[in-house]
Amino acid sequence: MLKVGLTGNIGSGKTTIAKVFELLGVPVFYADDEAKKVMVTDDVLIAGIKQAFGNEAYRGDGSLNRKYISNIVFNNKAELDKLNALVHPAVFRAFEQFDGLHQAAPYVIREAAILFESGSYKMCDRAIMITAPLETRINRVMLRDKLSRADVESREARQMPQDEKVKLANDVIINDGKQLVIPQILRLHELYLSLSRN
Ligand SMILES: CC(C)(COP(=O)(O)OP(=O)(O)OC[C@H]1O[C@@H](n2cnc3c(N)ncnc32)[C@H](O)[C@@H]1O)[C@@H](O)C(=O)NCCC(=O)NCCS
Ligand SMILES: Nc1ncnc2c1ncn2[C@@H]1O[C@H](COP(=O)(O)OP(=O)(O)OP(=O)(O)O)[C@@H](O)[C@H]1O
Repeated sequence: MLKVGLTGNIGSGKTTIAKVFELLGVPVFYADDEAKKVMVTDDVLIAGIKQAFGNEAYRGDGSLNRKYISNIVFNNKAELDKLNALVHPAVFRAFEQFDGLHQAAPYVIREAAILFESGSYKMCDRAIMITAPLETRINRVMLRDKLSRADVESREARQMPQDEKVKLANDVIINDGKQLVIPQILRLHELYLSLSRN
């Protein structure tokens, strides 16, 4: 079974494109969703996050105070590194479990915002990078999340530049709103199916 990482900077269209692969029958692991899940279910992790960032990291009902944490980590690299070090081991474990469940599939996709930054692309056989111009991505996220331009830019600033990731990727999908995306996805799907047969 082939493991394919799928990434792209903020607003590039990772989730949208991952859903199309799902429609083609490909199992997709959403690392960002899994991170949010373990952050509210893993008691050791919850205690570690409270210790590192204060009890305000969680609301009274036990849900994650994303706004509070975002304000800390997206404005300070050391704080983000601290959060990553706490959360990522639990996400890696979940990915291994997911892999185990889908051994019969020709290939699986690991969708992750920070596939390259976290080094987890090394656990994959191939990596897809989704690209779109910065201005397009900023506008998409401002619209989707009702965030300010400055909020989106601070998240982008915490990510490796798009051009550098393109160099590390095996495959690229251009999702600039102009080029057709579905044919690019189908071409890669065929490629991965043929690679998985070899
Ligand atoms: C800080 C948190 C609570 C903010 O949640 P929120 O729902 O507001 O934002 P969301 O998760 O959708 O992230 C917004 C964007 O920020 C970027 N981003 C998220 N995590 C990271 C990170 N660790 N490093 C760099 N950029 C990141 C991504 O482009 C993402 O699309 C959340 O992002 C988080 O818990 N991040 C740490 C865990 C993590 O590393 N997740 C990603 C991969 S496992
Ligand atoms: N080709 C496109 N044309 C128009 N809108 C698009 C296109 N691709 C994605 N979008 C929209 O842009 C927004 C961002 O897409 P999506 O959520 O898939 O990106 P993402 O890379 O997963 O984002 P993030 O890194 O913030 O989690 C969504 O509202 C989505 O509907």
